[in-house]
Amino acid sequence: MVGIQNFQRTERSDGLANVLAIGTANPPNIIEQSTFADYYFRVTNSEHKVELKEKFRRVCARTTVKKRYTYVTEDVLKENPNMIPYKAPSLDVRQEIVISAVPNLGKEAAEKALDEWGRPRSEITHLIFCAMVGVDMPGADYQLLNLLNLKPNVKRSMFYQLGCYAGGTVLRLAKDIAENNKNARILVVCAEVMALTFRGPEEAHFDNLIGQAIFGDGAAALVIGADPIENVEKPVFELASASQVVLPDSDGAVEGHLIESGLTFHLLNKLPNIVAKNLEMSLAEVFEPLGISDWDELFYIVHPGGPAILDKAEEQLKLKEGKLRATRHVLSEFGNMSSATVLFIMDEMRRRSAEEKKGTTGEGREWGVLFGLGPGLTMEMVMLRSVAL
Ligand SMILES: CC(=O)CC(=O)SCCNC(=O)CCNC(=O)[C@H](O)C(C)(C)COP(=O)(O)OP(=O)(O)OC[C@H]1O[C@@H](n2cnc3c(N)ncnc32)[C@H](O)[C@@H]1OP(=O)(O)O
Repeated sequence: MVGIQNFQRTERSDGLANVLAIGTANPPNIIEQSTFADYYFRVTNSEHKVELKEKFRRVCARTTVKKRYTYVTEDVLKENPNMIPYKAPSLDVRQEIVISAVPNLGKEAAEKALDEWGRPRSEITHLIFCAMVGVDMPGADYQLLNLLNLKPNVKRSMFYQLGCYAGGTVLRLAKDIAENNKNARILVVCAEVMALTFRGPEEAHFDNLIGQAIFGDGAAALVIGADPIENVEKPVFELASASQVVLPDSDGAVEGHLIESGLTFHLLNKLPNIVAKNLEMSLAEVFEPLGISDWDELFYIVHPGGPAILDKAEEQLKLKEGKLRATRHVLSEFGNMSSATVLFIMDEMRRRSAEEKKGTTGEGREWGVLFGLGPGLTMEMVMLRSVAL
């Protein structure tokens, strides 16, 4: 008889986890930022709020966002007028949209990542799915398993409502799984749909308007695994280390509450300062042992909560202009897509690095860092090592 002491131990990988492929997707409807203030105040029947609209127009222009993507079109609002007031019971209709949109958008991104990876999808052993909205049973992870025709014994983990830091969380968890389960291949999907947070303007809640001006829909998927098979799998970045921390004195800086009228969010305007103040200490802890203390030597993927966060981060770290180019590009082309955003930036960075023949997937640098930032304030920090091109 097999004694409990004889259970086979799981073999660990030899090397560290790598990102092996990346795919992204967005819904087809585009929000043009230059006309969004007019559009938003018209479709929410709020044109009489003239001063608020002018302030909103100014903020929209300062977001540096050019366009974003959304499931919430004017037709959707006409069919579901309760999504318009700042607070009206509307959870049922919002849920109906996102319960289908989240796994389907995730599927589109995952198909692209699986195609790039190139191995049969029957070799996916784990699935990590992360979404701010769409809580349901069985969850979006289960729906995706069926949509992609993955094996029923894929080991799934579903994370709802973590918020914007979760692009880092999924990397940290995938790294742990890949390195502790030899030959594991993890499909990671972050799918973010803002249909639970769209709502009309109210003077007393300007933080809501900041969100309306910045957030967009998007999904990103990665395949992650250790010990890549030579000539079959092509690593993009190595995940060298990963950590999570709650930033000091940040209580209440970002919150989200799921109520009858959907997911409301709350931002304090000191948020950019809190983030910037804490970046350097975290970088020093990880990179000084490697002999790196000039922060320009790294490449950066920073969750772009808003441009103020990026400006303050650049200032605090004394970064040369252009170090946050990939981050700013994604913010401008897609807005803040919560957890998916840092994965879009990863894709943009490796793509642009190859196009411009930079020598490595990290803009010619060897070491880099990815920051996920969100409710808590929680900061996920992932140390990345680029791959030679
Ligand atoms: C990072 C995370 O934790 C997770 C997330 O992604 S959540 C989203 C986080 N994003 C943010 O918090 C946005 C950060 N802010 C920004 O990038 C910039 O402030 C902005 C683009 C929104 C506006 O740029 P700006 O016009 O140059 O900024 P600023 O002059 O400071 O603010 C404009 C107005 O908005 C108000 N405002 C800014 N942040 C606010 C907030 N959180 N709540 C309420 N009002 C706010 C300001 O008080 C100011 O109002 P007045 O004109 O009446 O003085």
